[in-house]
Amino acid sequence: MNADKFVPQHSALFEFRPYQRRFAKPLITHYGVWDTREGIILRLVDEAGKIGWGEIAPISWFGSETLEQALDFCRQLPNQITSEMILAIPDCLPACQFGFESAIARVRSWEGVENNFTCSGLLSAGEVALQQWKTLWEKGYRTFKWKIGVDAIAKELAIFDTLIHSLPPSAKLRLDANGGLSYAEAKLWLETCDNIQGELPIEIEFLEQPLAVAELAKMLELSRFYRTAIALDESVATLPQIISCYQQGWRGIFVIKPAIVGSPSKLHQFCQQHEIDAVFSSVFETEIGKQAALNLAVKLSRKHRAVGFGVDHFFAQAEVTNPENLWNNL
Ligand SMILES: O=C(O)CCC(=O)c1ccccc1C(=O)O
Ligand SMILES: [Mg+2]
Repeated sequence: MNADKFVPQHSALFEFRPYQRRFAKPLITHYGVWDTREGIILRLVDEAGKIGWGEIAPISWFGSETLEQALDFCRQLPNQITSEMILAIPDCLPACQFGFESAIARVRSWEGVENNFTCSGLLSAGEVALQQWKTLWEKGYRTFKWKIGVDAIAKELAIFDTLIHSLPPSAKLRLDANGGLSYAEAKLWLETCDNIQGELPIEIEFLEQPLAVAELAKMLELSRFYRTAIALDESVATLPQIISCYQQGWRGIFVIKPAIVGSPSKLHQFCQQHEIDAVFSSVFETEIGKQAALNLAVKLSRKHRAVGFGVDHFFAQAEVTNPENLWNNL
């Protein structure tokens, strides 16, 4: 006899609503300009009337499904869904896996995480960063991430020089190229960072995704040559990619964007088997996705690195933090 048959399944009524949130300052990266965050809020209600909130916040240019694919998936689901259906969501829909799995896991409780994480504040590409860090510093940020790989390298190196000489000594700086550097440019950045480490008190924590996803071998090579650490981001956007890079020998930093990584329980499993150096990072999700992402970070982060959730200043309106209100506004 199959005992599983007698284990009651979680089942819940399911509704979804798409949302759009405009950035006050568009995010400019190597890929171009991003000005509106679009996603889907999920609302599950179990037999006891308890609500579980979830969010699907894809970034297709990062390797997740598109918003349209996520919407199609939601539309074809029945309005009564089970945990079995959720665990069967295919790997080609990683943002859906995350949204549904975290929603059903939280049917029983909506608890905000006690947020005692140190947070990294995101700086826009270009000269704007030279003013922007000051406002963030006043808000308490001490770690910053600056977008590079957008302008000509000579111009960015000149701004970088001004930036590192104006940041207070206790600041930490991350650089994020979004895969936009050539091999020669990546070497120049790493050499420049290595040289600073002895000369200036400020710490260059890492260079994030210097090269394109296809260039893992080159990034492995660079990580052995320079003192400045390298973090993979686009290369490890989803769990199968994390596993593949790990198997190919990556032992540097892994940037994990929970909202697009896929199944939280499978990520949890992987992280228990392998002690990876992880940095948790936002995808400009709403408070619902953010809580689910930070819940995961609380369990999996080794706490020595700031989480990359200091992005609120990119939005025009203050975030609606109560899920019920957020839902009712859609
Ligand atoms: O990680 C952070 O500190 C902020 C988040 C961030 O940079 C980001 C946000 C959305 C999409 C891509 C990226 C990125 O890391 O490239
Ligand atoms: Mg990045």
